[in-house]
Amino acid sequence: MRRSRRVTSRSGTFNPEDVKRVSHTRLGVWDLYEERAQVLGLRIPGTSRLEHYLSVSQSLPYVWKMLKDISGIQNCWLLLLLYLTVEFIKALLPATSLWYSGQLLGIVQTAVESRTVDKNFLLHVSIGRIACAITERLLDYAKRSISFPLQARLKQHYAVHLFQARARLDLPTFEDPAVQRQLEDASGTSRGSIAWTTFQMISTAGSTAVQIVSQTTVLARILREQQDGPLLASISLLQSVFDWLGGRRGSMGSNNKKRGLHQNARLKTSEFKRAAQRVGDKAADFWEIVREQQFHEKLTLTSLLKDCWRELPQIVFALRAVQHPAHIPVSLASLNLIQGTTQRFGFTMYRFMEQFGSIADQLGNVRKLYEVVNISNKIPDGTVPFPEVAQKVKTGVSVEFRNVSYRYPGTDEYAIRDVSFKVGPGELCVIVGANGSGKSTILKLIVRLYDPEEGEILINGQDIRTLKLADLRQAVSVLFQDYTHFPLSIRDNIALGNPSEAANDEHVRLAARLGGAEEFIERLPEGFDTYLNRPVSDYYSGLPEGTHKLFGRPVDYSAMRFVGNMSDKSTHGLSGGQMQRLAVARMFMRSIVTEDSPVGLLLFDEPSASLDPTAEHDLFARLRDLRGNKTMIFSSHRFGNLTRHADLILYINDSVIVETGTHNELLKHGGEYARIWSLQAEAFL
Ligand SMILES: Nc1ncnc2c1ncn2[C@@H]1O[C@H](COP(=O)(O)OP(=O)(O)OP(=O)(O)O)[C@@H](O)[C@H]1O
Repeated sequence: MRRSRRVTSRSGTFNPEDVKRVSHTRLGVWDLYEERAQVLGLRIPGTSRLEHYLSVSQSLPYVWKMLKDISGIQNCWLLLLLYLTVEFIKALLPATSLWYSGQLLGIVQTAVESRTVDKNFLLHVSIGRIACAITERLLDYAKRSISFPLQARLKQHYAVHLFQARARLDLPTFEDPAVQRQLEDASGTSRGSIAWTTFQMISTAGSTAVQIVSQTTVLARILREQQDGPLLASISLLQSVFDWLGGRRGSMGSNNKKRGLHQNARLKTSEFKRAAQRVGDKAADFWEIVREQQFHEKLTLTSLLKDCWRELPQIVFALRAVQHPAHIPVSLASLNLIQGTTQRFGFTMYRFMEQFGSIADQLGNVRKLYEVVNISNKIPDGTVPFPEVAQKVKTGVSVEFRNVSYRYPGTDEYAIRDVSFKVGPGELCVIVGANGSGKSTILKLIVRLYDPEEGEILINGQDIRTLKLADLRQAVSVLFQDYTHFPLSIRDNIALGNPSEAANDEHVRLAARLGGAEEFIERLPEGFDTYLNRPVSDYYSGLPEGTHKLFGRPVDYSAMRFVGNMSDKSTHGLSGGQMQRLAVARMFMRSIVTEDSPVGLLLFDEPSASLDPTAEHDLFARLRDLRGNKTMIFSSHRFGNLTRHADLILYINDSVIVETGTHNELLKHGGEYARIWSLQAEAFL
């Protein structure tokens, strides 16, 4: 039974087809979907701003948690304190230099009016002004020096946080595109981690506040004695505030919208030119079009009024000068100071907006960063410990499928349909069938990467959904087709099968021997210490191939590459078959080499796909020796080597099991298995 897609009002859900909640705009070749703001189920114009503030308030507990977490990181609080102290002192500097500027302009004005200069005061003020500039430079240096280790520690802390969040997800949840987007959002941007960007944003916001308060205070003190000073300063400051509010509106509107994009043009290369002419300017990149749209939105009556406001201080000054020619209510020096200060305000605010975009968005990102650890898994954990008696798994476990059917999420076709079979403890079962018939799916269901839609799977007579997931996976060892090798040494790659035995060289070698990998590993110059895809980059590889001279100088970096363990350009490449043997070795490391291994069931998904016939024969011979010790289930397209020795063969076709039995039984039956067997046998005759 498929669940229908419901339109919900739950926050965080988004259905682009819901016209009540989603508005659609065509932007060039793009479709822009935006969620309409809703309060009490009604569309009230202007409520989106309210929602922004509500979302900020919802994010605040997460921001507080983040700050607490950051201060808990080793030695981080000291760096934090230093950083904030430097930021605070830096924030006071503009006000200090403003004060000195005021004094300097005052000296100039006195010199013009009365032809006298207080030289000592001038010297004092000049030194102060220069000291401010030097201090600012030194504080910048200190701030950057502190920010490097601080940023690195935050990055490391949150890398672990995100790793744990990902690692606890089961496969169907992880594969869910919505979860993928959530994880992507929580990972931050190339400019830095969410935690670091938010911390910077908060400290810059604090610093901006300190700057505004301190500069306004100094300005007020300087202008106190001047009759029109406060009036002109207010007019100029209002200008900055308008600019800032205008900037904030634009930024919030553009950044916080949920967007679903569909690129409409799917073009064949041959038609590209004609189609490009047809779409014309509309074919621009999405952000280009958004920017263009925002640019046009900027020419408004308010923006024109703001420009007029900018001219107001000078006009007011000129009018007042005409009104009181004998004694102008504010000095020219002060007017200059007011305008300089407000310009700086404007710049500070603008930089703040530029750097951090919308505060609501950034705080929302912190929420996402913490919410990823709460994503609920689609495969619920069981409660029953397995096995009840550890000894029981040592000779294998029984596996039974009862009328199991399964469809992958988002598909209508059954991957397996009404599958039933039973494999006894210590038995060897081979599932054979064509590509896409459902073999791997059976193996994936046994380890509960997915749960069946119908039917049940039993291990030692117990429904696997009732068993503790960790226990179930402990008892099963799987070798899937798409195994991964890590950028580590061969030894480490094998030892990953059982990290607690990583230091046991004998076990690693035994696993390699059983996997058929020992011989080729020994032949490698660095043997078990050979690195697979060593994570190094060649600093000199930017030179075109065959470059021997550069600017008249001979170029040979081979010595450097040798030192960096890069004797040639590529790292040690292993063949597909050798990679597969390593994967088998890792599986044996986990399940076979230790006597008290808790693994009772081995699952192999095409373990010999890349092996040559001799290697395949040897591997299967070794596996047959294990018969009776572990239950083994294989998936394979090949008939022969293994099927002849199987206790049970399942021949699966088009998601349904069509024949079951031993090799001899199926040959006698003379069905599809017998037909394909004779086809493959003929090919080798
Ligand atoms: N993650 C997935 N999402 C959607 N459909 C899938 C997924 N994995 C497999 N399928 C589909 O399920 C069916 C069974 O796939 P399965 O991998 O079990 O086949 P198989 O017999 O193991 O094939 P092969 O021999 O090529 O490995 C196929 O039709 C396949 O396209």
